[in-house]
Amino acid sequence: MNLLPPLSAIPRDVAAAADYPPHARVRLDDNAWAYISSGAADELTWQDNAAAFDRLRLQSRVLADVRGGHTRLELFGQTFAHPILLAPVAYQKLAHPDGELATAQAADALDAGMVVSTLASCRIEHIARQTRAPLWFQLYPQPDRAFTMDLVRRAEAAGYQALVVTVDAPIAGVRNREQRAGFHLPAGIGAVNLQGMPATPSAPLAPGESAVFDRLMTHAPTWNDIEALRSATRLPLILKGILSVQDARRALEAGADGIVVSNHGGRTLDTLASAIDALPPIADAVGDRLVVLMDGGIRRGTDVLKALALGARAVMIGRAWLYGLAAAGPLGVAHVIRLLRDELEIAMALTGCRTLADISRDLLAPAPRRD
Ligand SMILES: Cc1cc2nc3c(=O)[nH]c(=O)nc-3n(C[C@H](O)[C@H](O)[C@H](O)COP(=O)(O)O)c2cc1C
Ligand SMILES: CC(C)CC(=O)C(=O)O
Repeated sequence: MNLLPPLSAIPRDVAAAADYPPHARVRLDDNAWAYISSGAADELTWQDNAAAFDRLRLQSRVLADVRGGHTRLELFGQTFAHPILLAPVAYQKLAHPDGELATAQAADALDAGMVVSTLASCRIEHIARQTRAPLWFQLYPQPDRAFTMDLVRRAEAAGYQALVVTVDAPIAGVRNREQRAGFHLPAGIGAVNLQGMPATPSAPLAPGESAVFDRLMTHAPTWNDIEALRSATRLPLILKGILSVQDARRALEAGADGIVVSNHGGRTLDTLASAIDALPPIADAVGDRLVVLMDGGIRRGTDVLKALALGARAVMIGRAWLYGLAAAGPLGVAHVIRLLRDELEIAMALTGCRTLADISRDLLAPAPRRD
């Protein structure tokens, strides 16, 4: 439950996306904060996602003529005004009473692609009616595969234009911060799009059985499910949560059209590599055959530029706009997108890039010698 109503105006001291978390913190109780602002276990991967961006240095390019520049791009035949998409985030009513409907309004106002979670706290059809921005549906395949296909059909019918299958979280990570706070979904907030799903019968664990291998993972999706989804939908198929060249190649073989290089914002397996460090070899291996996106740790327009320079076609942001949502509702989300987009354009101008096509690995300065 929110402690205070969301602000109806942008706080005066917010000049950058990273200024929002303290404003979000005072508006949320410990329960919601533990879910929104945490990572798995010791949170090393979460921290490293941002720290790895901070370690990279850019190379300026002066006196370039960038008049008439823009940030437009095409992904899967869809036009985007800029390469900053809103990552799927579950249960957004934890952050704001209007939840995903508020986020969708901001996406509409700022022309930002939005990816809606299977675990959204508003109905996917209702969200689709709130925005003209490109909408993608994030799928967590459910134990009942027929129910999963019903979800896909609902998304198609509601106008979602791509299917983002999250493959890195078949079970939740070790969320110690949530455990310490006793995190629970408050009454009235839940995965409304999963209502009516047949229950999966489950006997108590017998001695010697594992809760992971003999229960939770028995219904987890495999590559066979990806191949089945590929033949079941005409929507572009994107696998979210790829961190190795091997899995990126396997995604291509399974018929995926794109991947998101991601460690789920450090919320699944702690001590995984940072997403930006994982990106370059993957982009080199499959970037000419798959649309490569990335997320994790983006808080600045320069982070977006670095990700594009290292091979991503576009990026997704998660917590950055979620803090804006908690602090100031749709206005806060819109403000964060605007800040990042403005910062990206400034960074492009100062590195001599007129369009996204001008962004290349040359924009990264060589690592300084430390001897
Ligand atoms: C509170 C929260 C809920 C999330 N829920 C989902 C989800 O339902 N599905 C999913 O694929 N990823 C989910 N993610 C991961 C994001 O899509 C994204 O990968 C991550 O937040 C990117 O890192 P960043 O927060 O540093 O930008 C969630 C992230 C957060 C912070
Ligand atoms: C149930 C969780 C795995 C949902 C999620 O994606 C997240 O909280 O990061």
